[in-house]
Amino acid sequence: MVVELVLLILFLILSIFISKKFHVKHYGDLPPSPLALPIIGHFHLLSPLIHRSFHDLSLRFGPIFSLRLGSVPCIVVTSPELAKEFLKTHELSFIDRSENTAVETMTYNASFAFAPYAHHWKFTKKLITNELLGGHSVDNFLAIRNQEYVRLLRLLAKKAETCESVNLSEELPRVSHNVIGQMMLGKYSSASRADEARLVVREATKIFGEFNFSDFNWIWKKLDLQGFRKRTEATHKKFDELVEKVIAEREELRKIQKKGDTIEEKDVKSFLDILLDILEGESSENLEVEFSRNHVKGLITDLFAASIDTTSISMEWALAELMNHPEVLKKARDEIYRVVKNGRLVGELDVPNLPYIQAIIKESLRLHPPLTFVTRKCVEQCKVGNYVIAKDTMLFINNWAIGRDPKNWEKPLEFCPERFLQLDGGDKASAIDVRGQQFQFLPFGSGRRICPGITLTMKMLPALLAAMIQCFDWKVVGTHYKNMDKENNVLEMDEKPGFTTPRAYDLVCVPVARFSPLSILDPQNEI
Ligand code: HEM
Repeated sequence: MVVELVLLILFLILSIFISKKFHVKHYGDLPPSPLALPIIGHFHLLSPLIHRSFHDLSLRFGPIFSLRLGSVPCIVVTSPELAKEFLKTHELSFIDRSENTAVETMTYNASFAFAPYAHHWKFTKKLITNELLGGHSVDNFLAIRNQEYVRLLRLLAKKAETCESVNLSEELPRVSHNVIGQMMLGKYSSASRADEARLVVREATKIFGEFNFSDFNWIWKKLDLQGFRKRTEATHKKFDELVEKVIAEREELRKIQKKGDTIEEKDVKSFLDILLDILEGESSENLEVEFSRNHVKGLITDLFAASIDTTSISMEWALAELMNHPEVLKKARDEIYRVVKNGRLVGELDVPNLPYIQAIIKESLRLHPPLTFVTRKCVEQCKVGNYVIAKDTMLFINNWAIGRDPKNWEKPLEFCPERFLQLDGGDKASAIDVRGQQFQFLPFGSGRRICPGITLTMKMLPALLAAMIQCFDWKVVGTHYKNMDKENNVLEMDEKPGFTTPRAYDLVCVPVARFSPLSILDPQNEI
């Protein structure tokens, strides 16, 4: 057994050496590819920051190349033109996503984000758009968001008073969770339930970001070599207990409301209420798809997983970029002062008049897309250009690399929000949009499977960022930063691996109060 193991290791080392030394390109039906190793395919070429490895490979093999990860065939695309071919011209051939152990286990086998493009997906998409994430619904939940912005600003004001530091990498996900959690589930029954939910959701989101080798080879699929399935099942159990408690509390409240007893419920109907209406048959007439309790729970899991880290990490990157670019920060503040008068706090309703702030968010999404890839699966054999892509091939559109390619962007590594103002010569940040029509900029994907959370995100991020820089200066706390260039106070901008490519180091700062609108100081006041 030992001898066989040693021989296998020697064989793998030799193969790695050969593949590095004499990489081979395949011509013909498949895009070019490095030489693959038996069993592991091209895994040996990947570092934990996979988008960077794919970028390095694209420099050797061009804007489209193929890989085999374990036994799974993959195509990696790194140009806007090819992204358009796959996501627009051949959209229906690349409309699904590959499932994996985390998705199957965590989403009750009833995921929306990973559902095939069919009746159930279409039904749920309509539901989400009409009742939770469409413009009208997002506006209905404005009070919830305002409350959360003010809660954070008050906390920062307190820290500013005592010159204490605050870990924004901890606080920003709290804002996202409270906003999205309450939009979806209504008010939590208690502060402790809200905290419990936040911790469980955080653990669940982490699971989605872990790499599970077993998903990539039928040989060891059942073996659970990393103990991943076991951990996922344990996290799922915790998550399920929590969601069941939240649903049961809501059901109890609805029973009381139906009986007509007095209940103080001034909330807008939560999304969970609408889902329960469907389950209870109240709005299920003409329902053409099966909609079970597992679908409700799967959807809640999907929406939590897709929203909390994506939004909070985007805020963190944008703030860090501003701290590193005082001249941009100044311009942003000037814009806020021009638009927001009378000592009031900037809010979401100001966002359409703040093109520079919107441009900052876009520029940050260009350099730091929280989802570095748009991932899809080939649902039917398809010819793209000269290449034939087989059914079930995984597609990775490398957003991160496209956003940093000098062919697509002038001085791509510079943080320059102005590039999003230039195209129409005016000061409208809408020149390059986020809605997947310009293929050099796809932070939210494109086409039918584009992110349904864009409207919410593009209201929340600029409003919160504007409020945080309107009210505070930010003193970077040196000891919390590895490799910080202390003289220039430049923050390290390294990434670490994860579902959403977070910053490598927590963003810890001391807020310094510069402007205190009444709404922050007086707990009676709401913005
Ligand atoms: C900065 C914030 C966000 C970013 C960068 C982001 C990015 C993305 C991307 C790249 C996709 C894949 C799109 C495609 O395949 O074409 C996606 C899908 C999705 N996102 Fe977002 N997202 C964000 C926020 C949100 C929020 C706030 C929600 C919900 C509250 C959300 C819910 C979803 C869902 C449900 C899907 C799956 C859609 C489908 O398969 O049809 N996202 N997102």
